[in-house]
Amino acid sequence: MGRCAIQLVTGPAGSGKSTYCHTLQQHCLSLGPRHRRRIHVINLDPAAESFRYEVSLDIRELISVDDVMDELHLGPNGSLVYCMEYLLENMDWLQEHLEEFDEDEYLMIDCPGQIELYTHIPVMNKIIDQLRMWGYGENMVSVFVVDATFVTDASKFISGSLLALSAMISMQLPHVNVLSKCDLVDEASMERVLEMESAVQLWDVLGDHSRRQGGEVARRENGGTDALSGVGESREGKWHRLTESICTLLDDFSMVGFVPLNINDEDNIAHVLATVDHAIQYGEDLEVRGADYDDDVGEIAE
Ligand SMILES: Nc1nc2c(ncn2[C@@H]2O[C@H](COP(=O)(O)OP(=O)(O)OP(=O)(O)O)[C@@H](O)[C@H]2O)c(=O)[nH]1
Ligand SMILES: [Mg+2]
Repeated sequence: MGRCAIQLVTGPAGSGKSTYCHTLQQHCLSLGPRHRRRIHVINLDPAAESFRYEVSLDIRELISVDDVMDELHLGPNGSLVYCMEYLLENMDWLQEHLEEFDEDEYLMIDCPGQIELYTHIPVMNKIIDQLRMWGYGENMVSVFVVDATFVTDASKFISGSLLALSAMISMQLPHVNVLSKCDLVDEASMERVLEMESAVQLWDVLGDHSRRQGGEVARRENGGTDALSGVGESREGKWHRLTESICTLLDDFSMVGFVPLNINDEDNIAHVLATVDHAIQYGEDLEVRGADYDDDVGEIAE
């Protein structure tokens, strides 16, 4: 039997994962009947407090961080790990509910953001392996949501990209980086960033900007003299080489490919969805949808 498509939505805390799920759900509801897709959102974050999407399945029905903290007196991180391990021991709960969805329905899984769940204690990887065993492997895509401000600051850009790379390596799925909160970033600087063809180039531009700002702060703090800049330079040279190597690595893995999301722009939301669809060839066998999306497919990180 065929399985429905699944988007696994991951990304750092507060990056906009739940808002992204809500935005796509609303967008699809607003499309005409020919293009409408029924998106079911599953909350897989046992620490979630509130979200605006209509939820079809919620891990908190099985176990929640609040309950574990109350009953086992663990801290928030220990409770989260406990909840995810509890889910692993009760995967039949997930399987039974997933089987309620038809092949032509579409799932988005709002995942917890803690990178430890993907790397140090790889529970998410075990969940993904299980989904593969249940036959969802062909139609699964990972969407990593990062805040747009991460591409407007050199050091945030490096750490955000490394997080995305780490998620990509650990999940081993078709992968799309979505840049959330673009409505909050100045359009001109965003366009300038999106024009960059490589991480090295982008970091050079952002680094230049940060260095200029850093230099100005140092000059101000030293009563207008340049006394600190000499000390800064040798340190900078060392970090410069390291950062340049990291950027080269990111380029080798095409990790600088990201799709900007402006939740106030329906065309832009359609473009993001088309990019994610393209990563798993979703809908390419459906004539109606294909005609509509062909022109609209953007860049993805492969
Ligand atoms: N303006 C704007 N605000 C956003 C956007 N995405 C998220 N936010 C805001 O950022 C905050 C965090 O958004 P969430 O969607 O809850 O982020 P999350 O990644 O699900 O957060 P956690 O589940 O706690 O890790 C909320 O206050 C949102 O309203 C966006 O695209 N534009
Ligand atoms: Mg959330």
